Amino acid sequence: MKTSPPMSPSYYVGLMSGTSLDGIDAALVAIAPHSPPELIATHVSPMPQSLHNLLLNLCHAEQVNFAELAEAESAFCQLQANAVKALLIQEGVTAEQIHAIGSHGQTIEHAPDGHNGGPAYTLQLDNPSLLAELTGCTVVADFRRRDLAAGGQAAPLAPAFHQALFGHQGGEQLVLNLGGFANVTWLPSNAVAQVIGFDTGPANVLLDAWFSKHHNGRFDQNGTWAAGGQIDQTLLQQLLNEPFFHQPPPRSTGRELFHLAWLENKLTGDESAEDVQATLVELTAISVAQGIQQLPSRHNEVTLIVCGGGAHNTYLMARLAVQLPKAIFKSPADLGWPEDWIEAGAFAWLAHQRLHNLPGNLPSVTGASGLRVLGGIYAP
Ligand SMILES: Nc1ncnc2c1ncn2[C@@H]1O[C@H](COP(=O)(O)OP(=O)(O)OP(=O)(O)O)[C@@H](O)[C@H]1O
Ligand SMILES: CC(=O)N[C@H]1[C@@H]2OC[C@@H](O2)[C@@H](O)[C@@H]1O[C@H](C)C(=O)O
Repeated sequence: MKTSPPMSPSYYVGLMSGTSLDGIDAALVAIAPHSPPELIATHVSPMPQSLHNLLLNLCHAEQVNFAELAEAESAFCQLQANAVKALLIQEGVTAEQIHAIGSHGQTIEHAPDGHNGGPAYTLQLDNPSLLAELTGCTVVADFRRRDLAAGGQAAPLAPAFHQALFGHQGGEQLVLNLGGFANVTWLPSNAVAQVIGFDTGPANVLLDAWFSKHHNGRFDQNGTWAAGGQIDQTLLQQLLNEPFFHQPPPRSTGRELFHLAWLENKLTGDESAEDVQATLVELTAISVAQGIQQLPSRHNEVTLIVCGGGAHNTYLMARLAVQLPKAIFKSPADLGWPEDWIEAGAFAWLAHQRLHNLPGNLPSVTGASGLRVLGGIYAP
């Protein structure tokens, strides 16, 4: 985009750093009345290893060191600001032309049902005040807690965006996100039925953790290592016994439940590392398929729009095809949104919803007691 954008549509930047801790995704999105949001440009600022480690430690910390928390927050915010600046320079856009940045922040802990009888909470590390100062843009942040306050799970939020993006096409649609965790969205074919969406369980979070324990590198490129292993049926059954997989929606999950120690507690020690990786892929494929089978779609004969980094994992996609033999897989790129950009786009759209005092949640998905306007506004 080399020329100044016209007055309408309006332009938003969505910032997402998911549970995989791989980087900050920044998406420039155009939103015009009565048409689906349009992806204009993208930029990724990879997460430096030092920040990755700092955030990962916080996610699993027994006790919080506030100096460490502040260090992580500041470094995270600087990375976000650099991502925004790089995106705007790349596209020849000024900060004044951006209506708002929608910042998800970094999820540190997610306990929508509370802990040991305590209050429900979801914690995203974020500093929208600093981000507004560093970028000169209005920032919208803290999207999840209003839904939680209204009794919802605060996640997944993307289904409302999936509806805004793909709902106009007509017909029943299924969207699958294979991020650190996997979530599905069912968009009904008629306007009377309600959207359904929920987390199905872990995806890349366990694949990445097990891979990086055994290799130098963050993930199993194309699932090649997993493809060389054998599925361990005994271990698979053990993993599938986890009550989360049998919980009815609304449900959401995170690193608090599914992490390396959760897996290691279920190993005998005799398994080969490759077989464990193959079994983790199967766990993802089966838990996604079981989730989809709970939906009111016509016996899996449905088009499945697959997004998130896991869409690039060839072996995982092959196992999904085995578990869902009647599904037709489709890339959101065919609809103008590459698979890696749906979530960042969602937070641009949520910022737009906030500025227009429009709801961002779907109570049929999160279980909140009603529609809510999500997020707080931080002026530049
Ligand atoms: N070529 C590839 N082969 C295998 N896995 C891949 C490939 N490319 C990306 N991935 C996986 O995708 C992950 C990143 O996915 P994504 O960016 O969707 O995660 P995320 O933003 O943390 O998601 P969420 O917030 O939904 O949990 C990587 O950590 C890796 O596991
Ligand atoms: C608490 C939290 O950050 N959850 C993430 C995570 O990553 C995928 C899945 O678990 C989903 O519930 C959510 O992210 C997306 C953006 C969502 O809210 O739809």
